[in-house]
Amino acid sequence: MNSLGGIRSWPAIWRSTTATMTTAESVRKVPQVLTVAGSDSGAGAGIQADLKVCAARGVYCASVITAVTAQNTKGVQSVHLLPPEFVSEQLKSVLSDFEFDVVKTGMLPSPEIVEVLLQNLSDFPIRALVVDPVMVSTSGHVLAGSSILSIFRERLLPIADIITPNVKEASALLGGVGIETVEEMRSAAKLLHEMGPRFVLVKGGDLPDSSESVDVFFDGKEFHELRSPRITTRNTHGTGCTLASCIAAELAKGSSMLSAVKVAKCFVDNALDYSKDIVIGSGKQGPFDHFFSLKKDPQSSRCSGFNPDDLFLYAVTDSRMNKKWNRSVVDAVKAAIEGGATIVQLREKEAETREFLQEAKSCVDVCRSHGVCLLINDRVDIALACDADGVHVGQSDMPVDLVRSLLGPDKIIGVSCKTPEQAHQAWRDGADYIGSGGVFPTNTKANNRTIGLDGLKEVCEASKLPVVAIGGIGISNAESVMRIDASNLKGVAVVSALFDQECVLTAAKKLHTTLEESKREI
Ligand SMILES: Cc1ncc(COP(=O)(O)OP(=O)(O)O)c(N)n1
Ligand SMILES: Cc1nc(C(=O)O)sc1CCOP(=O)(O)O
Ligand SMILES: [Mg+2]
Repeated sequence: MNSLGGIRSWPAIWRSTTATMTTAESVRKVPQVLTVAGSDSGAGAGIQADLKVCAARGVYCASVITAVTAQNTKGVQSVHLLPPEFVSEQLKSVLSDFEFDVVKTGMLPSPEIVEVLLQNLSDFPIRALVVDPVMVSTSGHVLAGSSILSIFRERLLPIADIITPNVKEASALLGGVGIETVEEMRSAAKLLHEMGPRFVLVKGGDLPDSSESVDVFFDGKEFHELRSPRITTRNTHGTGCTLASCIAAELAKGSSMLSAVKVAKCFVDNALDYSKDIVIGSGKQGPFDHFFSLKKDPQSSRCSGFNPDDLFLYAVTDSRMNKKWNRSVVDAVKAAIEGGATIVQLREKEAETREFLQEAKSCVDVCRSHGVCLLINDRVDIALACDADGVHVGQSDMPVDLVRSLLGPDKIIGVSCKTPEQAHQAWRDGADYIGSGGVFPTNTKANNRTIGLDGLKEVCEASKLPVVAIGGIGISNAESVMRIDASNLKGVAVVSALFDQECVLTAAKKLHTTLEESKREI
């Protein structure tokens, strides 16, 4: 719905139960999704799955129910459509009250219900729309017949930011074309894109005889094939709803579309893998556990792909400081992570290439073993050579679009932005996040222009990407940074506050606590 195909604007504020609470102290920003879908009495799919995914991903989810199904692990026994007028009542109720970041649609069982959805979306403009064109349940029951095809094609798809059909749904939307190979999935994605959605994800889970689950993502220019090993399990009920809701949740948190899709695919794979042996119900197709991450070792299910929340406490190294305090970069990185750093950047301006590469390789090992991403400052060559998770570049370093073409779609790219224009460009070029500063004066980077808290806020408001603040930030002023009213400001990046200190571990712990406290107070 955005001309650039992403989330329109920020932020959404979740007003707590007392509607009169309006001061900065009494509101807490929470990303919000609205799901418009059918109820599954077995709770593996539909509204129930959507609510679970969003809760698991830390996103608030409201629900508008379009139909109630009598359904279990054996199949769908019966479907009761809600009157379109009542679907409309629900939509008006929540859309007039909440500020949703993303609306996600699932089962839309009649043209009349699609009509009331479209009417309400035009009365209450939303920021992004994820359309999962649910037509047939995993057990084979028709949930939306061919009567909805024309309104989907002509009116819903053109306003969608992303559509997520499986091959059967893609085929139905395209008038019954056969889709049996990845090549045919690509052609289908291209044809569906011509119907108007900004992005298309054709899910290949149903393709026959494949050891891999292959999904095809198309952004209008490029295709990405997202592959993962197929997990053999009976517990696949609700995978489509889960994937689409997870995309919506990640978008609501500020991810770019490709990142959101990758995280969602990884989330589904991890959930299926964790739940492959559980037995719920006696039928052929069981539900899986959306809350696996609460129960298993988080590092064993770490998703590839960028999680904007990782920007919370961003540790940026400095060779001079570590030399001054007589410690190696690897020891400094280890201590920062043990103290709570959530992402690390090696910014070793004085290191020789060979020495830098050696250090970078050791730091990659340390970071991987802790499930923390490691980025390299400026040096794309070093990042490639040590297989780092990504690169951070500035306005006079290698351009982001070129970095992206060298690193590929899977690596994280951050870019420094001091102005709204630079933030727009970062998004167009395919960056994953922006670093914005100097928020305060700093001695770490020579001749750095200070933009202040107001400049940071301006950049956050203009940015469709998550933002990390940088420059002169430490324990004494971190709270003032986190308090600017911008939901895409995800954290602070610091150099001297961690590395120009006697004990990196203690400094990191204290700063982490300060950030946690200021998050709670916002
Ligand atoms: C998270 C983060 N934000 C900004 C910068 C600055 O990058 P750049 O402008 O390229 O300056 P140098 O760090 O290369 O001096 C950063 N490194 N990290
Ligand atoms: C590396 C860097 N980039 C900045 C920017 O404004 O883009 S400020 C900065 C230095 C940050 O160091 P400290 O936390 O010690 O102030
Ligand atoms: Mg640089």
